[in-house]
Amino acid sequence: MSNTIPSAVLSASQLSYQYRGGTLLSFPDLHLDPGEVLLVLGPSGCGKTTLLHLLAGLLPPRTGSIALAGQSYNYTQPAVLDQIRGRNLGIVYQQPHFIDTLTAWQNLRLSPFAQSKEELLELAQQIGIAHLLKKYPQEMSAGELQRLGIARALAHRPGLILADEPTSALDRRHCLAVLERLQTHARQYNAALLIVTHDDRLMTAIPQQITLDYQPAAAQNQQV
Ligand SMILES: Nc1ncnc2c1ncn2[C@@H]1O[C@H](COP(=O)(O)OP(=O)(O)OP(=O)(O)O)[C@@H](O)[C@H]1O
Repeated sequence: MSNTIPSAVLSASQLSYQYRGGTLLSFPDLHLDPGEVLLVLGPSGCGKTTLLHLLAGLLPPRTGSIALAGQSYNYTQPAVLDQIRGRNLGIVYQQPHFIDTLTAWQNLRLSPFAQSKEELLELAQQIGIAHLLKKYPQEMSAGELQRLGIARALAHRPGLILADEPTSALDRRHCLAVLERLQTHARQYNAALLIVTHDDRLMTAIPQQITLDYQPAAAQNQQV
């Protein structure tokens, strides 16, 4: 086994995906180094969430390859892929899902790789959910659930965070707090951060950005 430390947290090349009945979505190559923060922009329907799901290993690409922390995704070995993702990846979903029968705190502690209780409490404090930890998900507002989803994504100190519209339900104060926490995480743990967003507040704060092209054939192929 090699002891070489991979320089890139994430690299993806020649990625494409096609939904049933849709057109082929093609994506630019990506290479994220430790500590790098990248915004992915583009009009609605251009494929931002699809790209994020490909990078997260949730969808198998039609073409191309992805490596996370130096390990290539192998879709024929889902257990190995789960292991790579479980250790290295934190995902902030556009629509967060939690286990309804568990409290916010129990949801936060679910990952087998989660930090200590004290560290998780500090994280909850920084993200502004410390006072909500005894609540169940159905008792929380959309913005509170979004913050819980961000805390959960950071709970195991991932080397890569993929965040889909992480601030869409947040007011200015919480948006800034979450942004600060995500950027601090990237600095502190040398983690790469990729954010898909429409949020002007993030566009102003994060200079490194790519914009996906809208691929209108996707719309033309639709039959009503
Ligand atoms: N499950 C699906 N089945 C078929 N087509 C899909 C599916 N999910 C998305 N699409 C289509 O694929 C294209 C890309 O969708 P995607 O959700 O990645 O776009 P997006 O850029 O994230 O959009 P938004 O900014 O509105 O969230 C769109 O044309 C969409 O209609």
